[in-house]
Amino acid sequence: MSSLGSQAESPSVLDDFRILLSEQKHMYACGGRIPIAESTNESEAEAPPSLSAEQPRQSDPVTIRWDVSGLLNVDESPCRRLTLPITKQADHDALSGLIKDCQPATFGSGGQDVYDETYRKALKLNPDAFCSTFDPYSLGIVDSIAQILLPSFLDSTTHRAVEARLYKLNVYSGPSGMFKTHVDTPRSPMQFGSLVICLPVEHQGGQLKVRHKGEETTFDWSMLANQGKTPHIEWAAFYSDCEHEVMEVSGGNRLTLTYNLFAVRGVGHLTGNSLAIDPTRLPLYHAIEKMISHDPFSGQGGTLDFWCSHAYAYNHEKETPLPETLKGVDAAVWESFKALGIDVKIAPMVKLDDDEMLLAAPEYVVGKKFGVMVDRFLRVNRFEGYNDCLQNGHSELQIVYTAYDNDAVADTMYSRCAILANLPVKDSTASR
Ligand SMILES: O=C(O)CCC(=O)C(=O)O
Ligand SMILES: [Fe+2]
Repeated sequence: MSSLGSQAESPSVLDDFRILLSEQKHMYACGGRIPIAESTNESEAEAPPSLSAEQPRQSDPVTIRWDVSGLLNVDESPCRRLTLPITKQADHDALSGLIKDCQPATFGSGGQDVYDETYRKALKLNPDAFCSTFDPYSLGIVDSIAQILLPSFLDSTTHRAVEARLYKLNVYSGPSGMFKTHVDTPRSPMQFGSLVICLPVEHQGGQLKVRHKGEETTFDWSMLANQGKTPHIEWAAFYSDCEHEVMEVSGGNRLTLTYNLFAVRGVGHLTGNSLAIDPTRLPLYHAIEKMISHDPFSGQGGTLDFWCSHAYAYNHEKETPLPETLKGVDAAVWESFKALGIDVKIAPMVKLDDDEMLLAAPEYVVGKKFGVMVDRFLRVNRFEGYNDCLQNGHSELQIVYTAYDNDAVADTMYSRCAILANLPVKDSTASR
């Protein structure tokens, strides 16, 4: 078996493929807007469901109920409510009450929960202190996320689905609410993304910027008073290893619900009408097929190693979040090789320390097993002979530890991986 960098014999086929990989559009974020229906007396449960594709989905006004802290009078109701959008003075008063009952929002830095208004200026409610009528499933948001960020592949062995778990209610208030650049702390190795819902409350500024490999997407949800537009809910979802930030809110209150997104076991194809992607229809599949037909190892067999385009959360050997949580182009590479009948594996990328680098030239090698320690030392065995990887055309550091997370949980971290595709030795008699 040979590794790609040292022993492959047809570099031009591989160079072509390298360029194609670097040009893949990376779908790392998606979003949308849902108009809010005028409130009627008919509750959502009583309204007939609409299956018409022409009729855009609408949300009912959103009601939030929360626990009031610090009550002196025991007879006072310990629960308050706010319905959005705001239509009357009582709603303004309820919003002020909600803001008063929130706590300062912390973030994770160096494994500690930190409150630092120069990095994050926001308020929060934990999910045990509030509930809301908002439902990202019935509005189709979770389905949309599954199609864009965690697509299912036809005949794949990894039937995966998306679960959105409510994480926080946040308020970023003008004139200076913001959250500087960070990545979201993975709550488990199965977490792959984050969802932000912006509720219809007047505010200016507070754009969410999400970045991945030099690309940036901005979600601008500023909502001005008396704008005359139908009030709406805005949403954005992104891979939580992507760096993101909330710009300064210059006025008003930016009220959000955040959800953590997990890959869970799906049920496969229930109706024959599934939205599954056929890997053989992907442009990447044909490029891989072509590369294999040119045989970069000249019949000797060998292993092609790919640096994954995204970072993945894992912490120990028992939990195996891969390949179930593979994202974007990484999932496409994996499924294309599988569809071509090629044996594929996933392995961690390991950064060698200075002593080891004196003996082994490359800075990174492919590790044999997952096992990132909480103290951030990598305890892995190395694959012999796998020391060079086909990069996805970018030069960012492959093992990513960002000092600023949205929470201080240190038992799961992001790290880089490689996909290893084993091309078999060609049987010389078979082609005669
Ligand atoms: O409110 C947003 O748009 C993003 C918030 C965020 O990044 C977080 O809570 O971790
Ligand atoms: Fe975040």
